[in-house]
Amino acid sequence: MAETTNSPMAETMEKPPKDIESEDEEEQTFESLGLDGRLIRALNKKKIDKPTPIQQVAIPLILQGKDVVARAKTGSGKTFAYLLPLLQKLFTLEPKNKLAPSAIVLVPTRELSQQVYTEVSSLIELCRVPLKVVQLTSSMPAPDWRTALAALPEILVTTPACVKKCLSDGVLQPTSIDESLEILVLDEADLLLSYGYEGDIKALTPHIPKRCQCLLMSATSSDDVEKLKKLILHNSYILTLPEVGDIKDEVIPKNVQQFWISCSARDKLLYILSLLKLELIQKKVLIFTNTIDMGFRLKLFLEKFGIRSAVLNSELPQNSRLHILEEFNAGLFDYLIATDTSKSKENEDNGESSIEPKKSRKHAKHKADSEFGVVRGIDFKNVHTVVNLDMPQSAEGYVHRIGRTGRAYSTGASISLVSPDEMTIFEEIKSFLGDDEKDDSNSIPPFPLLTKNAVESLRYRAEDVAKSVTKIAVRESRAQDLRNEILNSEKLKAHFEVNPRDLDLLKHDKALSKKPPAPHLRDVPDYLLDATTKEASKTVKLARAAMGNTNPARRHGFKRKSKKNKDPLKTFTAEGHKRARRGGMKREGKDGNGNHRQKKRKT
Ligand SMILES: Nc1ncnc2c1ncn2[C@@H]1O[C@H](COP(=O)(O)OP(=O)(O)OP(=O)(O)O)[C@@H](O)[C@H]1O
Repeated sequence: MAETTNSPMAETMEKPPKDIESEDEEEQTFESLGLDGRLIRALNKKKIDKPTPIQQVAIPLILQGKDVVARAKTGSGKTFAYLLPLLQKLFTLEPKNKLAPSAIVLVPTRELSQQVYTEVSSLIELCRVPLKVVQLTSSMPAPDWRTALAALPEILVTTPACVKKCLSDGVLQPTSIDESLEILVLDEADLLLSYGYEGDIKALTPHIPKRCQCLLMSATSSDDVEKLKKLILHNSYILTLPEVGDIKDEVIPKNVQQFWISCSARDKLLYILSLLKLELIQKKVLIFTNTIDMGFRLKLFLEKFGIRSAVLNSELPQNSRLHILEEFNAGLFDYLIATDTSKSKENEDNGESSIEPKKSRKHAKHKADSEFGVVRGIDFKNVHTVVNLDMPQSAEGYVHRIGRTGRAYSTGASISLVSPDEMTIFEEIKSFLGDDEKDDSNSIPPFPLLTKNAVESLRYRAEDVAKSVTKIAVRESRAQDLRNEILNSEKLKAHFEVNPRDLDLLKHDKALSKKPPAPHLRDVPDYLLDATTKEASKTVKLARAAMGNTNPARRHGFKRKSKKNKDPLKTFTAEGHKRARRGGMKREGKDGNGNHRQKKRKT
């Protein structure tokens, strides 16, 4: 479908945007979309039985061979929207002696590459079809690329930089790509250029054959997506969900309730402790910090109160990061503290960038990884609450953090702790989202369940403990954790090559401090709790039980549709049993209504 870059067809014939909302009127099923029975059965085994809106529109078009640009909000199921028709097309492809893959999926980060690879492998296994998929990363030695590609896989999942390297090292021949490539996918397209892949993509485009079907998936629209469209696609269907116009709806899933808490920077540890210790938020919880030190400070602080958590940041070795994600997704721990550092100048030489000199890469081996992508596109399973301990630097960053909850048909909540210094960015975020004081459904209200009294009851203990988490303690823990994880990483690598199913062996939420938490800090004594807080906590627990969230095994099952109304954030305020200022149901659209989540354990 696509022309090459120098085609005279470039920049022409863009089809008008499709109105997805109107197509969504009648209930679609995977059968009615024309999906192969094997894929439908595979989806059923994953407890997925109804296509999401973007899947409803994208799948038939992709099956028809159209080039598609799909823009849909975070967690809307874009991966299956392209993977399912891609696999179906490969099922029916004439077997030829192809020297290059028939399908290439380009993603911006190694984490995403692993995620997509796992998803494709699992579908292939469930469908019992003889298709092969490989994943290549720039950190692999060139002989490994050769070995992987010598198996003649039908699908290659990788980053643009890696493809360019394969081309320049002669591991992939341009003529083979020209003969073989049928489908090219640019996933998280809005991120590819910002990760510095423009040159790498340009190196590939002249070799993309005209018949190759090109798909571009993204969560937001940006100049970068436009640029890529011009570079790769020339006769595409543009799918936007929902239609441009309602900016807020465009970016934040309707099934996520957003709240904020005003507090001083100094009190942030006290507030997060109150939220967790008084059980006012639902698990699993993903907490964002802006610096790695703050992540460790929080971990050490919570540890003193008997709350175990794991940290995830760009400094950790890749194996460990992937493993932490696997364990969190599998429900082995409930609190993950993520530092979503953006690509910084000092890190640039440790990524997939193909121009990097070998020496600097070696030197930067354990420095922060510029290809690390905690926020964008990573599918954290069953996160109910996202907490911004530090506010993100941009509105876009906010959207992608919040997008880690409320994925597909599940519900979620977010709480931002906003200090006076962060009010400017908070205002920017609100205006980006179209926060409207007069329209309840468009605002970020204060979190209703945490009272001043409840916070003050914990102040003395929190401040006392916070003092003991000194800069030196943080630095030591950070170094120790890194040492542990490097060791883990080496062990993981060797061990998992032989025993790929033994991923449960290593725990990442281990205590960092040598002393166990003092018994009196583990539990909050009854006399410290006021009646309102007790009631709020009880309601949250009830809601958790009603939603099947009480234990990991249940968490991996379905949530009942009718139970969602029991979410206390929609029915309770700390002042009493008044309905919360912003009724969640009001915001629920057709798409956000179902409660059945897909919960799968990665193997
Ligand atoms: N039809 C469906 N029904 C239920 N769950 C689904 C469906 N399709 C996908 N999912 C699940 O929804 C979650 C989010 O999907 P996915 O990662 O594809 O979202 P996304 O749109 O790519 O999000 P992001 O923009 O953040 O990358 C995944 O866990 C996926 O397995």
